[in-house]
Amino acid sequence: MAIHRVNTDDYPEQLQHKATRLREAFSAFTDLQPEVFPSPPEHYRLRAEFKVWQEKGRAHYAMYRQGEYKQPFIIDEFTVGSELMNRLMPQVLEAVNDSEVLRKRLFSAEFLTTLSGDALITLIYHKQLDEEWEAAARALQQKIGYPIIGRSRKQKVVLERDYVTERLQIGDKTYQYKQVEGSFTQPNGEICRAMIGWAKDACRDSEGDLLELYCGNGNFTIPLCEHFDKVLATEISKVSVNSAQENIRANGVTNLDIVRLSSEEFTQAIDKVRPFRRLKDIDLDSYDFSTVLVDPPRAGLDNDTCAMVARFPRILYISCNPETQLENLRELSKTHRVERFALFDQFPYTDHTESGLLLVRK
Ligand SMILES: C[S@@+](CC[C@H](N)C(=O)[O-])C[C@H]1O[C@@H](n2cnc3c(N)ncnc32)[C@H](O)[C@@H]1O
Repeated sequence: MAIHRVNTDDYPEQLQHKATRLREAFSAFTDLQPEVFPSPPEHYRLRAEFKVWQEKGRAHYAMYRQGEYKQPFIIDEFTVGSELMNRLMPQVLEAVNDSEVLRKRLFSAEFLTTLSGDALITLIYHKQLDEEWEAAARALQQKIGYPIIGRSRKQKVVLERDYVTERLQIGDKTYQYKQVEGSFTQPNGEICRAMIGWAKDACRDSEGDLLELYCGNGNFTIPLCEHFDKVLATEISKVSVNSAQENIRANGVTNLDIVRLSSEEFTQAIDKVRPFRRLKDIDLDSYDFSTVLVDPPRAGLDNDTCAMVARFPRILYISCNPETQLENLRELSKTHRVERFALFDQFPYTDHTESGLLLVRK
């Protein structure tokens, strides 16, 4: 048995190393020191996925150590997970071990929590889920006070709801988000708040309109709307676009349109390579874009999107992979200079870094 515990004493030093590495990596393009946003040293992860290890008729949470994928190690506590997650983990495990139908063939458990105190638990099985499972899962749901989802091959059983509601305070405002199970959400809640705050600050004196690619559920989009006349945001995932539409309504935003388009498709649309029915209600020529915000997946911007983005006066580029951001910066630096540079410690105690750049046309 083990506790997945991090050594918080090392945190400031680890973060300092990360900042030095990031500054050195970007030194060909900027002399700026990154603005560093530290994570809380513990209880910072809002979502986590555990393997369920079954031994002698009992289930345990387990994880793999980086690079060791044969034998997972069993954990009793996960101190990087949110406090709510840590409160729910033993309650769920106890209920699973008390119920043969909940325990049998369970192989994974996912926890999604929010800073504002909502949670959802997904139990994933190697068996079809029947009425008996459903009754047991309902009893568990009742006991812990949070919704349960059951999943197995080609099956998703939603007993109450498949989303959580997050409320993020940024400055003097609170924004509300629907976050659907399985879709992208920022893993570190406090870092998410820091990133939104930084992006708002970078846009505070903006004029004209904003384009956002890879907008997810509107995480950045909704708080940024007040800094622009009009906002157009695009995203590839249908689930995220649907959440974003609901988040527009929930936050009373009136100057934002969200369209389901990949960045590649949007690039074709703005260059009038081909028309898109999904843009039939949008007049792209009516926008006066001053700024583009991109927060792409680890692969960064494809070449065409990078070239399209280079046409904007201001580029706000958030990245979970500084290597691909740097590759894109090689191109973007031909037309833009780095005005602001930030490190958001989304993933403490790992080699992963989240970085932010504000690029301004030379
Ligand atoms: C790092 S997440 C950022 C989401 C959002 N900015 C947020 O803070 O929650 C990247 C997003 O890009 C979307 N995505 C992935 N590939 C894409 C593509 N080719 N075009 C547009 N969106 C894409 C994903 O669905 C995901 O929502």
